[in-house]
Amino acid sequence: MNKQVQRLYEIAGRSERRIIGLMSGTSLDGLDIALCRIQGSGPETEVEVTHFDTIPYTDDIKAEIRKVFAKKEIDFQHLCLLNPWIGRLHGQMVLNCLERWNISPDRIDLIASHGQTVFHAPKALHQQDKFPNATLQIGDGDHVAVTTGIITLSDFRQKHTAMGGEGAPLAVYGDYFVFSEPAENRILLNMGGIANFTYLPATQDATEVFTTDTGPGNTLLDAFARRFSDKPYDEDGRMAASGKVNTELLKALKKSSFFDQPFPKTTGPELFSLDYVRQAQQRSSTTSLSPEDLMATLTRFSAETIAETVLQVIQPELTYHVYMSGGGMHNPVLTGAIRDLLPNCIFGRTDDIGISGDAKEAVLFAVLANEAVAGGQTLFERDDKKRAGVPSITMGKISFPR
Ligand SMILES: Nc1ncnc2c1ncn2[C@@H]1O[C@H](COP(=O)(O)OP(=O)(O)OP(=O)(O)O)[C@@H](O)[C@H]1O
Ligand SMILES: CC(=O)N[C@H]1[C@@H]2OC[C@@H](O2)[C@@H](O)[C@@H]1O[C@H](C)C(=O)O
Repeated sequence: MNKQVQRLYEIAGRSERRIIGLMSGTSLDGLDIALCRIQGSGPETEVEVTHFDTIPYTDDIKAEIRKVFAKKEIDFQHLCLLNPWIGRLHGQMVLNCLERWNISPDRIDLIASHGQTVFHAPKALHQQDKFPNATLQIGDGDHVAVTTGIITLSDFRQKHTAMGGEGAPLAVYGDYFVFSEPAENRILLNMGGIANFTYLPATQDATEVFTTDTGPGNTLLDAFARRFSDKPYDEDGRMAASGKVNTELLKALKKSSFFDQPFPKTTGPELFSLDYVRQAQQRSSTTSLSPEDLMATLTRFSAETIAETVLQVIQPELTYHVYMSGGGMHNPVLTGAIRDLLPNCIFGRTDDIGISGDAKEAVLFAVLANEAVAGGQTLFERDDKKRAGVPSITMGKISFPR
């Protein structure tokens, strides 16, 4: 047997694996690195995050990625160069972290690398019949594996699109295994660049479980923060708090066919961009709004679209616990509005149920890698396909260090 395959086989047979999950999301703030100790698989999965850090992207890294990020027309050579460059950068960031944590790389079983999403094009966005749902993450796994010497699983989203999905959200797979709880109806709300949630009913009926994007989380807030200030985001929602929501603009912002699409659906900064806001401003004759009012309105836009999507799922007579994660949970204007709009929900953070809200997405990919090598149970079948859209699949491609 090939020695690399033999090592993987041996890792798959263990009762416990040490897996590093890597996530760099649409906010381009940096690389989240979560070292997880994972026991079991499927619904028996138990995760302990032993170490976590976010390595901020330098201005140079952000600028290089922004040359192609969510853009329809790009310099193709640049995309080609970025693919190995990001893989190596991520690999080096892992090595630096391990050194700081005083852990030798040979004590790590696997890396689960999401890569950097550069374009996300579900059919609803590209609207070209002959092409399937498509999504592209770069930062090739071979470069991560060779740089670190650690077997790496990467490119998790392609299998989901190959099986008819939109390539996202994948959160449901990890959420169901890690956070299902018979005592509570749970909504796991992640507010990154884009917001999404997973619904986990107290019944633990896998056919009721589903996940969907809701629309923008921080992406528009960050885009305007960068335009109006030298900050990457509206820290603690201060700018939004000092402005007033403009209802005409808010109405115009909410007029996208995305909000009428059935679940599950996904989106990205390809749709929710500066141009999207400019067009809504033109339609609502609000082009001269102050930066503060604009920020207040965009924050309200994220909050209302998140809350309205949640309201489509919950039944008024039941109690729901909403556990927040992602950078948006640190924005009190955003979270305050969502709480007001969902008075019957009890709010917390995923930290309250065992996983830091900042680490959650990186942990998800570690769980997906764990499933790929040691799991693989069928759980999510539902006949009417109305919501579930979460077939049982093994995701991730394997890269060996040599
Ligand atoms: N103190 C804070 N006040 C306001 N916003 C904050 C704060 N801290 C973080 N954020 C927001 O969180 C964002 C980062 O969130 P996160 O890392 O979850 O996004 P991501 O993983 O890149 O996105 P996605 O989940 O869409 O891929 C920042 O860009 C910022 O908008
Ligand atoms: C294409 C892509 O990278 N989508 C991300 C993004 O960030 C949040 C939302 O949009 C979600 O759909 C997804 O990530 C999470 C981890 C997911 O797949 O569940």
